[in-house]
Amino acid sequence: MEPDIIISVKDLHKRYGQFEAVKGISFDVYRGEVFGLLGPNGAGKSTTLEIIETLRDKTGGKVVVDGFDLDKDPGSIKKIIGVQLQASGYYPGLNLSELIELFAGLYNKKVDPLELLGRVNLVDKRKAKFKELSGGQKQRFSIATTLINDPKIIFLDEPTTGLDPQARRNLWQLITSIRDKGTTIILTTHYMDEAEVLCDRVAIIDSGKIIEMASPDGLIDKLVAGGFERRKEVKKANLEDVFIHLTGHGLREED
Ligand SMILES: Nc1ncnc2c1ncn2[C@@H]1O[C@H](COP(=O)(O)OP(=O)(O)OP(=O)(O)O)[C@@H](O)[C@H]1O
Repeated sequence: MEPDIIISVKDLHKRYGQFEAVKGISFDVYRGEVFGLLGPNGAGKSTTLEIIETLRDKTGGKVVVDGFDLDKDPGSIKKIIGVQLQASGYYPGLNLSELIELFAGLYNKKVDPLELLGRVNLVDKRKAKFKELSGGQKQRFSIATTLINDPKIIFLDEPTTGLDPQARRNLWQLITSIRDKGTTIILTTHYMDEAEVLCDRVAIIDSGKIIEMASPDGLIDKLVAGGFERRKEVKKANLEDVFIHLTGHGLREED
């Protein structure tokens, strides 16, 4: 069966002055999957996301999102995607419920703030201000704001950077549950364990070019088939397992 393509990117180029940050990349994202863009600092991941999100102009190439051509109909793309707002967009005087009502008004949508906060486990914090939240809570709230317009696709740029292991695992569950409800997710991450757990497929970008694209399992199998072997014998647990075993799975911020 042909995959159902929701995002198609063909020969995408982006120049900042003389510098070419994205050098002709092409990839498809399938409806209902978690697709990861992986790559070192400066590889061009955020630039690529921001172009698809209609937030940044491209220099060349073609982008089609759910049938809408970015060049002809960016307005229709905006309506079906969920994008994380910059923290500066969170008016300091408003609490979480009020912020959601405000954003819903901007989208012209009727949203129940408590239901939405419930989805990201933040009902207890509904009267708190954004700045009073822990890092993990801030990320969960930011993901909640991407869901306000009931989008077909959400974009997450490094959703778990700076979080402790419990908060990261909690966000993995949240992202998986959003995918399981049928939303397509495209994310960037520097954490390979995260990509392995969360992503159905990944593209590895380096210096503005895609150098590999497949499922995490497929990429690992290909490396092993090429004769690669880890030098050290793999233990049955790692230090993160020790940490979680000692400190528990619960979210510390809820203590
Ligand atoms: N507004 C800009 N003006 C000039 N150069 C830029 C601009 N934004 C990004 N760049 C450059 O383009 C390249 C790609 O940046 P981008 O932020 O897309 O990378 P990234 O893969 O998301 O990196 P990171 O993992 O560090 O977030 C970098 O060399 C960066 O310095």
